[in-house]
Amino acid sequence: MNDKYTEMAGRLIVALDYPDAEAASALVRELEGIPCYLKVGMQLYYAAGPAFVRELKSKGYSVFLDLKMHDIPNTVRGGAESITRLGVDMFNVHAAGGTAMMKAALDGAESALVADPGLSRPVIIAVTQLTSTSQETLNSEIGIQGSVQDAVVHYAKLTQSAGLDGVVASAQESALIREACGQQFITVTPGIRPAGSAAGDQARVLTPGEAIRQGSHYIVVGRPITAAENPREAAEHIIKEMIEA
Ligand SMILES: O=C(O)c1cc(=O)[nH]c(=O)n1[C@@H]1O[C@H](COP(=O)(O)O)[C@@H](O)[C@H]1O
Repeated sequence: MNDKYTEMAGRLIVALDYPDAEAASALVRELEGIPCYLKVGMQLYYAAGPAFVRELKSKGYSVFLDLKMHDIPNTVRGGAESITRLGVDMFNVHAAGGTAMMKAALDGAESALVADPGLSRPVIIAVTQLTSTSQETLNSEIGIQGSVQDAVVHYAKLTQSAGLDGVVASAQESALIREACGQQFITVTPGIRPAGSAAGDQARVLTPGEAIRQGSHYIVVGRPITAAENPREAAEHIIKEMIEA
């Protein structure tokens, strides 16, 4: 395993979108030895809960807990405190919750760290516009006028001014976010589709290689790996494409 392989594998976040711990564990076993990040989202967390997150952490994985909190500041503060106590490496909120809500997420994480100084501060990011949202949906359904790119950059700036570490957006917007918020501001980009794979419900997609070229810090990949005939091979193929980008 060379340095470039380890670096790129660490920038691949595999979405464990499974109905239970058993199914998720089967994929984790299949990917064993690949130093990738793992994402636990709503489907798995609502079924398998904190115990499964702790299990992944005990195996040494970096874990992104994707619960997309979007609630009043007081509730998000409490949620962020509980999530931070779990020892995850990254979690998210919705930027649409506004500055007070995002600051409350930071406060909640800080409270957990004060209570247990052994914990490290997770990376806290905000979802801008979901990658399933198209230009058409944004304008005619959600009622936000202007381009998706402008809406994403607006939320990215808001997230940065609230003090969070980065955003979730499509890789199509990574370069614009970098331009607006600087290179250190983290971009986590789902909606990744290797050439020839089905977009499904994703509206704003990009290939793994193109995402890296656009400046994404992390790419999030679910079905192109989980639904592949050989998930390990699919993951290795994606890492190879990232290395060559
Ligand atoms: O926050 C996320 O992770 C997320 C935000 C977003 O805008 N779009 C998005 O697809 N995601 C997540 O990224 C993963 C993408 O999965 P696939 O479409 O199967 O590759 C899913 O687990 C989504 O919940």
